[in-house]
Amino acid sequence: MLQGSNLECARGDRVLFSGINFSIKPGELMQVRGPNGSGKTSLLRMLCGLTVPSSGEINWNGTSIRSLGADYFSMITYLGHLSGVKDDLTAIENLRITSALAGVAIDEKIAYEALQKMGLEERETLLAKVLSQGQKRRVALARLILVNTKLWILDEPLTALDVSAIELIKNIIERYLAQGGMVILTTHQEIDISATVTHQLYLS
Ligand SMILES: Nc1ncnc2c1ncn2[C@@H]1O[C@H](COP(=O)(O)OP(=O)(O)OP(=O)(O)O)[C@@H](O)[C@H]1O
Repeated sequence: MLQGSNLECARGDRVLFSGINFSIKPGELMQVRGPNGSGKTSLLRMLCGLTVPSSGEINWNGTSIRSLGADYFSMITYLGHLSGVKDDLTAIENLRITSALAGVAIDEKIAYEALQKMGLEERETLLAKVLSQGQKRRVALARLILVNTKLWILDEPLTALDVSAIELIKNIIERYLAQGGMVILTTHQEIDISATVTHQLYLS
């Protein structure tokens, strides 16, 4: 279980949000909503342990994520709102490298299959710089098919995706939740994902 208690985020002398409380358990989804600049990305980075809250605590099964350190990182998958795909690597190379960095070494065949599942047939060996924005996003999202982590933290995963890719990612997330995964995501788009429990966290 991931639990946030009384979280506050300050940027300079501005408090972006305060008094945020939530808990999320296996099989549950939390959607973080709010207007541009309300602090959604800042909150997600906090939940990944990339930034420290100006007050409050984040606990994983009762233990502070700061004290868990690398053990916590190995349990989560974070996809930032920029795709993180490197232009000078092919789709296959991007996927193999990001998977290896996440602790899952995959061979070319597995990477091909994951890219094909994401609708990238015949794009696999192209340099990412010639892919469209939506295709780059699909390469980044293909990682979700391969990782074996307990919590996904996804910042605007639907950006640049067309209707068929949104349906694909919805199915991938629903399958993961049904297997006991936990998902925290931000999106400006309406998406109807079924989960045992869906929490809505609104930042204003
Ligand atoms: N490192 C930083 N230093 C100072 N201000 C920052 C920093 N990072 C973010 N901010 C500010 O914090 C505010 C919240 O940014 P954040 O990216 O968390 O918002 P968001 O809700 O994700 O927005 P969007 O919907 O546009 O993606 C913005 O005003 C932003 O300029």
